[in-house]
Amino acid sequence: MTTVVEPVEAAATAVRAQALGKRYKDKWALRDCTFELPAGRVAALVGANGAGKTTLMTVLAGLLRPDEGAAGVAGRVAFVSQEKPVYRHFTVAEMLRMGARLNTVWDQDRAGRWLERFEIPLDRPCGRLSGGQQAQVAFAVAIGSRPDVLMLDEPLANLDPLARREVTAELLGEVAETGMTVLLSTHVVAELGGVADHLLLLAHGRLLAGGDLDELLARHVVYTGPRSDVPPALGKVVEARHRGGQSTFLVELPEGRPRPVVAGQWAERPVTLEDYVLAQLAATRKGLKG
Ligand SMILES: Nc1ncnc2c1ncn2[C@@H]1O[C@H](COP(=O)(O)OP(=O)(O)OP(=O)(O)O)[C@@H](O)[C@H]1O
Repeated sequence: MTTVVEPVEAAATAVRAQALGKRYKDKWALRDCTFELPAGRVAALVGANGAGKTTLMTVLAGLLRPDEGAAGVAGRVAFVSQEKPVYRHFTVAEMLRMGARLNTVWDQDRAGRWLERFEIPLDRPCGRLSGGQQAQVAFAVAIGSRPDVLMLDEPLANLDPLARREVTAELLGEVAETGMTVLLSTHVVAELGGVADHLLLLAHGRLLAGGDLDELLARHVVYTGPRSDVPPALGKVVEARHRGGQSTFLVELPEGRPRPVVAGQWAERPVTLEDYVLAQLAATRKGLKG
């Protein structure tokens, strides 16, 4: 079995994983992970703590060798790890100079604009910046390298709510302008609505769901109605909650059948990304899956 990270040939596919597996000693952190991420997408990589998100990104970035399967990325990759690596004694300007030296392609204006946008002082040593500001420096260096695929591990973790919104908006702007593909891992799912258009959901090292987000959400529905053991229409129950006299079901609708119409005391509503991810995580935690 091939265990190399190699360039993807098809231009329409930015990232490809084929039966990818990685273990630490005898424990598999990632197993049988197969997916294709089309170019120009913003993909959210979600999963519980320890699900394998960092491992997957590190393997895709070519920094860790897989033990099984193969991974490929089209073009140049920039990876910003969870630690947001910056040199404490370097000023922000020196970090940019280092970016210019280390990268074969470098766009100083692009990196500079990002820092200006977030009001990061260029003359300040990185060690005297806040955690969120250090993250912005790491993003600026990654953006300056003009990657085809930008991978960000927990990019929103250190940021205040406004900065989160601004970072996601700026990332979308970069995607629109450059056509790059973004893969970002996060626990802040609520703030990905309108940002991510693709989902990769990991549980216990395995890919539980993946694909176009709109298609995925359209295949699911939330029903609320009188207390019941079963939902009002056919489908796979992803999550069932019962409170007082009321039941709520998140259901995956059967493929190839017309969408059911529910009546009487039952109401239905569309599934949001947060509904979907929380229901899947709850199901895996209860040991129903994975
Ligand atoms: N260097 C390592 N040595 C041994 N086990 C490791 C190592 N790194 C990760 N693991 C294990 O591999 C599994 C996946 O870890 P990983 O860091 O990829 O998860 P994650 O989804 O990124 O988690 P989090 O959301 O907490 O950051 C976990 O069980 C973890 O304990």
